[in-house]
Amino acid sequence: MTVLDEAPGEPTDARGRVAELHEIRAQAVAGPSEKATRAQHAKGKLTARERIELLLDPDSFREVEQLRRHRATGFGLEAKKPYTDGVITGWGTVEGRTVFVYAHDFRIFGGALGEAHATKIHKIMDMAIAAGAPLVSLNDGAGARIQEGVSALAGYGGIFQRNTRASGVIPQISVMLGPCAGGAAYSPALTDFVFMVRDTSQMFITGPDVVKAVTGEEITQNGLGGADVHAETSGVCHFAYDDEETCIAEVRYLLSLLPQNNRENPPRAESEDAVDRRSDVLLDLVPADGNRPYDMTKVIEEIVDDGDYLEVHERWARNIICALGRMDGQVVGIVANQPQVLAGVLDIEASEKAARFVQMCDAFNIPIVTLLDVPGFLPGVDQEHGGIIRHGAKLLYAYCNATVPRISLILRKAYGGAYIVMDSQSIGADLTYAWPTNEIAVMGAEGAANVIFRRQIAEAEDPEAMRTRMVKEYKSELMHPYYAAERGLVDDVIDPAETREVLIKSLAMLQTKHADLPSRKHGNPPQ
Ligand SMILES: CC(=O)SCCNC(=O)CCNC(=O)[C@H](O)C(C)(C)COP(=O)(O)OP(=O)(O)OC[C@H]1O[C@@H](n2cnc3c(N)ncnc32)[C@H](O)[C@@H]1OP(=O)(O)O
Repeated sequence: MTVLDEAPGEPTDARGRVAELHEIRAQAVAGPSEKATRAQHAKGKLTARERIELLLDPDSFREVEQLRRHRATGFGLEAKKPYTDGVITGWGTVEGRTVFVYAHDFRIFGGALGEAHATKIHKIMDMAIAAGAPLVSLNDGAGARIQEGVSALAGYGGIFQRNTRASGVIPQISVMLGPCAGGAAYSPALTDFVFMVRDTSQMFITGPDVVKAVTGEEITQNGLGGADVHAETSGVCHFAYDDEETCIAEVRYLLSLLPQNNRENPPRAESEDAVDRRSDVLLDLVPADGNRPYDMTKVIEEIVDDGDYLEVHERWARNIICALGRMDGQVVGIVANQPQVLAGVLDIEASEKAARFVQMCDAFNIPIVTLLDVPGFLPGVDQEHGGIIRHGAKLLYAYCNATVPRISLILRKAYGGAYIVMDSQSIGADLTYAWPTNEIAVMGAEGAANVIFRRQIAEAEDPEAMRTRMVKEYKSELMHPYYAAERGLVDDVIDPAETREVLIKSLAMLQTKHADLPSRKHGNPPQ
């Protein structure tokens, strides 16, 4: 037995009992051993308590079930019953607002989840849901505690069920700070945002050893499920940072942009950035020639307050941008095509990324501003066989279902299905605007002329001259900026320099928007 596992003594009076309480608490807070703490630090990782301290406002943490211990037997567990059972749970504040937290203590059973450990997490999740406050998990655990068998597995089931029940009710943020296998990877996948730290955190269903045994593939832990893999390739994580301090600071920033729950609006901030600040620079940033690339993040920077925004999934599906920022202090979600990556086309991953973001904004009362410059969906066998139809439908479904204020702005081109999907008026955008450089059409002029004037071009004495003439004709007939405005399909054609002011005034008008969906258990979105 270690000192941690000794039964309480028999103090003779109340003072003695209080002293004993402080002693027990001190043991619980200290954790298993100095050696274990040094080992954690040597891996470039903080302890669970150090992480909680970074996350919450100073002195705001209130711990729950600090003195919990497991009651499992077998495999020597009777002799090893540390306080906390390897997870620290409680609540505190971030910028004065309540946040619930649980943090695995890797020093105890590698942070692995047993029955007592799991029920502590269940309790704190229930409290977060009841209080209507965000839940942040600081994950550094080896998955199900092997010695506790099915009890550990059932513990995960209880977490997954609560993750799902809490989805769209309170913001759930998972911060991955160590090797997280099996169940420890699935719970984060059910939450709204996943943060990772390079080199020290990994997520996988089965580790490299199992992969090698089953498929013969050899790969390192980081190669299989490190931060870069999940930030760039799989899309499992939304944010990746070099160190825990920066990562946890960014969690605080994200929380400042989210409401406490689905019945509240995100917190408004005071903004010194003038509503009517003109953006003449936008005319230079966006080339009139629809085929020339530019960086859409510069446009976002120009129109949001103080150029400040948080990109979600920054390095995955980079042909679309999803970002949270503020306009006149009000939080907005921005979805924008990125013409400098794959010309800003919509493909499978871009559709999935934007669909989840639109859903998140809608769940948490965040108005959506969509900036379009999209040549269409990406054609190709890979895309078709990969199910672009159902993945693209996810984005369509998410927009069609969203009842938050929705404003779209067409900067340059918006062709075909991609135009409809990217929050066109016909699928329920509250306001749609276009710059005078816009081209809205079923497809680009060259492609269109080749289809509808095929015969004339083929039969002409000079087919190339005929093609050029027909392209020009199509452009002047259909692809001028006012074609959509004349039909009421955009609400206004605006001077790009006035974009910020127009968007902010529209958002202000829509602040009191209320829309109900038909009564139903839930929809059946494409998967
Ligand atoms: C539904 C599910 O969750 S299924 C998934 C079940 N979990 C797993 O298969 C993961 C098994 N564990 C591992 O692969 C590795 O321990 C890793 C990758 C998580 C961490 O590796 P390392 O950083 O090298 O740490 P290490 O293996 O030394 O583990 C640290 C301690 O945690 C213990 N531990 C690790 N995983 C578990 C576990 N799942 N259950 C109980 N104890 C565990 C180790 O025995 C070790 O204990 P000790 O300090 O008393 O020796």
